[in-house]
Amino acid sequence: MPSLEDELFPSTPGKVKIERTHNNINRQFHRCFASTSTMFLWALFLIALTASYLSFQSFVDSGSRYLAASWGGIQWEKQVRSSAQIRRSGGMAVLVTGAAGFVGTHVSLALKKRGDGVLGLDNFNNYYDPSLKKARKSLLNSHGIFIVEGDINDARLLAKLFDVVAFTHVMHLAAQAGVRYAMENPSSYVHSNVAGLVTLLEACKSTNPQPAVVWASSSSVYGLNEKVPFSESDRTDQPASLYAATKKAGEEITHTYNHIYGLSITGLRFFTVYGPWGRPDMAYFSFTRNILQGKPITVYRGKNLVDLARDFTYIDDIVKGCLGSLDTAGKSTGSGGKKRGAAPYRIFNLGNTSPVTVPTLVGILERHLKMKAKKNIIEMPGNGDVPFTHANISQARIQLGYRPATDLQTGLKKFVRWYLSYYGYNHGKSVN
Ligand SMILES: O=C(O)[C@H]1O[C@H](OP(=O)(O)OP(=O)(O)OC[C@H]2O[C@@H](n3ccc(=O)[nH]c3=O)[C@H](O)[C@@H]2O)[C@H](O)[C@@H](O)[C@H]1O
Repeated sequence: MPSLEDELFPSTPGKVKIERTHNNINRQFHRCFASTSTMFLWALFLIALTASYLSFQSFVDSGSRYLAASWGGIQWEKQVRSSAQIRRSGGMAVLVTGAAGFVGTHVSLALKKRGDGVLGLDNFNNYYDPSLKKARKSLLNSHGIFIVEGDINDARLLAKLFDVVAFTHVMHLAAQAGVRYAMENPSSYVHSNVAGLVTLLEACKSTNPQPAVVWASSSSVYGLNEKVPFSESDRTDQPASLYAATKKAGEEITHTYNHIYGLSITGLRFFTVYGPWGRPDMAYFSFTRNILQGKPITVYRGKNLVDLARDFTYIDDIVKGCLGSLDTAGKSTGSGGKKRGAAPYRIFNLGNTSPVTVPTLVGILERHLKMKAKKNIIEMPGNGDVPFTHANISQARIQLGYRPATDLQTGLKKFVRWYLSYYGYNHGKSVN
């Protein structure tokens, strides 16, 4: 029996089988039509299925977008405005990025306490225990400071915030911190300290009036500099870590925005800041945790058995330096993204001016904790660390009125007291 294909498309053109009856042709035609219509129905069904899948997918996408965007709406704007409301004459409205971070929390509280408007922004990433960040957030909330959960790379969010509030100042503290972690996760440093910084500066330069920007650079920019103490005019072109390199890049990037757009910029080179509500990744914090838990600590030592040293700086002193910087920051001059005149570009060391070795730090902690550390002393691995830091703060003293007042012994006593209370170690225990 000839196939349907044979019937309709004869192999030799012109040789149609004329002996076929009319009925036969009709039957074949119906069979063919029935099969084509089935195919047509199947095709329709498949198209409908694909369309409904796609619309379901877009519903899910827009739903998750909606859920992910934890900002926006009338109630949210009310909270943002109220938090940023200035409550003293001559006060400022400050956007604090990284507000749930260590320095961000302290600076936000100090600003709020003196009547400035403060709005926090933080992405609550999990570089270290996010529950500590949430606890800091609760502390800030209890003082009337609202924290927007979002990333400095989110240009839409930043535009919205500047739309809702005419910030006079931005205190930019959001960053990927930590010197040694840069070897583990290099892209996080580029994401926050370079790309995020640029996104933030773009928002600042586009808004009208432009805010003055004060931001956290780092003592690490001095890198392999051996001239002590470190002065702002010393060379900073030999970074020892990617962290340092991104902070140095930040200094160059902010300079560009100052030069092209007239943004007022103050960069602060913080020297190993410590204190209550601190960062668990830092040595004084992790040493305390390990000593209390009876676990060993690793103490790095430099070449030729030389102890490493840091110009450890207490958080309250850093806060004074930050507020002094905000108070003395000249105005940005640009508007509508255009520069109207020269604006200040400043960089200051905020250190303590008295370096202490890491073994001495451990000794102080042992005394305050009344416990001995199990020390594992090893040669400093090539992980981005520098052997010592030591700040010359004469510029900050002259221009900001910065005078650090807390030595390491006193500052660590306050830290240990906070640590024992926060983590629920015998509340009544006195700290020497
Ligand atoms: O001033 C800065 O700009 C930076 O300060 C801080 O970096 P650092 O000065 O390296 O502080 P931190 O880690 O506490 O190590 C302190 C000392 O302990 C040594 N150290 C560290 C860990 C360890 O397990 N053992 C050890 O001996 C270590 O070798 C070092 O000698 C901030 O983290 C950083 O974000 C940045 O702000």
